[in-house]
Amino acid sequence: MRRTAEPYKIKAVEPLTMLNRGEREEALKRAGYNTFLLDSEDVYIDLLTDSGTNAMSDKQWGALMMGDEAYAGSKSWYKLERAVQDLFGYDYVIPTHQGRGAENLLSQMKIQPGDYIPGNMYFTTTRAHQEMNGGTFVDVIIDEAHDPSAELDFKGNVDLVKLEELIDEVGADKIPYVCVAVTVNMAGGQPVSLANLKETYTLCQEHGIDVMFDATRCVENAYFIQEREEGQQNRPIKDIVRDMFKFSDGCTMSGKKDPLVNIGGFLAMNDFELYTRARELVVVYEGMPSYGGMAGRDMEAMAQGMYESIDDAYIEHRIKQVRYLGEQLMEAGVPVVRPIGGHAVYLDAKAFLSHLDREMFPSQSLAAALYLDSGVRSMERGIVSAGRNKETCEHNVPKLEMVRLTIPRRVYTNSHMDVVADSVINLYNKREQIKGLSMDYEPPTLRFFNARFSPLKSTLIANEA
Ligand SMILES: Cc1ncc(COP(=O)(O)O)c(C=O)c1O
Ligand SMILES: N[C@@H](Cc1ccc(O)cc1)C(=O)O
Repeated sequence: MRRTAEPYKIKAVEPLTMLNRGEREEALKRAGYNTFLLDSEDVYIDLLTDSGTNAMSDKQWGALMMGDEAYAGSKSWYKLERAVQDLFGYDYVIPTHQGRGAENLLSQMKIQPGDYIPGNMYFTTTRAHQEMNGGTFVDVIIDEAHDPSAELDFKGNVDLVKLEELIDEVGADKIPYVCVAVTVNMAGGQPVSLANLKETYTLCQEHGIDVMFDATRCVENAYFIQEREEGQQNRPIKDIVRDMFKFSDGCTMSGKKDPLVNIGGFLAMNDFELYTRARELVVVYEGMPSYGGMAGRDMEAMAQGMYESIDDAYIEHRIKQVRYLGEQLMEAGVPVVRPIGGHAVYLDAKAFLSHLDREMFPSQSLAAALYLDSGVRSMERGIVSAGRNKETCEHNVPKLEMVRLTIPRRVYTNSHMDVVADSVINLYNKREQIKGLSMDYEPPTLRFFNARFSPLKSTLIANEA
């Protein structure tokens, strides 16, 4: 088989350094065993997130100089607006500083106390905004999405039976919209098929319910459609993206992921009345409707990045780099969420550390152990991320208990992936030695960001030299 390489060459580099083991131990202690609290200087390969960590192209860096920093009516805004309209087909766009700014506006405008918001698995910030506005998130993803070993092409699909049952039970007037994430972050970066998007949209239309996409990783989703869905193989990614969005009434977007920038986002829709309200609200939370929390240069870079993201060669390499890491781990027998998703490889921490109870925070422990082993930073995506139940105050115990190795776009080479694979495999071979953690400090909302832990026994990895 002929091998392929990165579809770009490197023009600027940022040196990496690695602390020694003793220094990593100290850094981890200072961070309360929470990888979110590590200083980036203490990290060797940073796989915490693919959010805002993208490398920009020469064209994007050039575009920064073209930013129109006018307070109102910036021409950079019109460029971004046109890009969104062109690529996604929506009529109206409201800029926001990042994805959660758009989630805030959408949730405030559409959700009334007592409403239900179905979605294909929760996302932390999305659900937080829904709940802060008195809504209740209802998971309507297919059951297989909660099973790390279920091999399905479109594991992010909406379960139409679950959705219809909810509509029957609570009534369409209690459902302001359905939130469909493409791809599904918390399921392992799993895609939704075009057919499922169509069916979901049709069902919602029958009941007069809007469909709002969480479009954050929509280009990655389009790649999986091109690769896996019948009849889509020879179509350009741009056309598939456009087709996906036909099955929605609007979207929230974090520009920090697929649009290939470090900050930015937007809310888009076809409904003029909703757009008018959003223009009123955006000035309270983000800024003028012609910048919404972004500098003119950010909007230039994002408009350019959006076009680069739909380049077929770029997106193929992107998905295949993530898969390259995942396949090395699978070959070594490391339990990972299957199939490998779009933005990250997810370790199945429940299977990896089967000797730890859920309340010993296996994913948090594994993320800490990985940092200790090699300076690789990953993210807990399990019981800590899931927070507590609003009513019972018990931990939400999600079926998936995972550590996410998230690959920033255009930042690392496959050699970095090899180093990460070696470290994970090394840990897997001595997994019984990894101890659990206890939580010493627990913030009331989105606790995973700032929580602090300590090892249950005196060291995180027993018998470690
Ligand atoms: C699926 C998904 N939706 C929404 C968001 C929110 O975006 P942002 O980080 O730009 O606020 C993120 C990341 O945070 C995400 O991964
Ligand atoms: N959306 C980003 C940043 C983020 C991380 C964790 C969160 O729970 C919320 C936001 C990500 O998925 O990496």
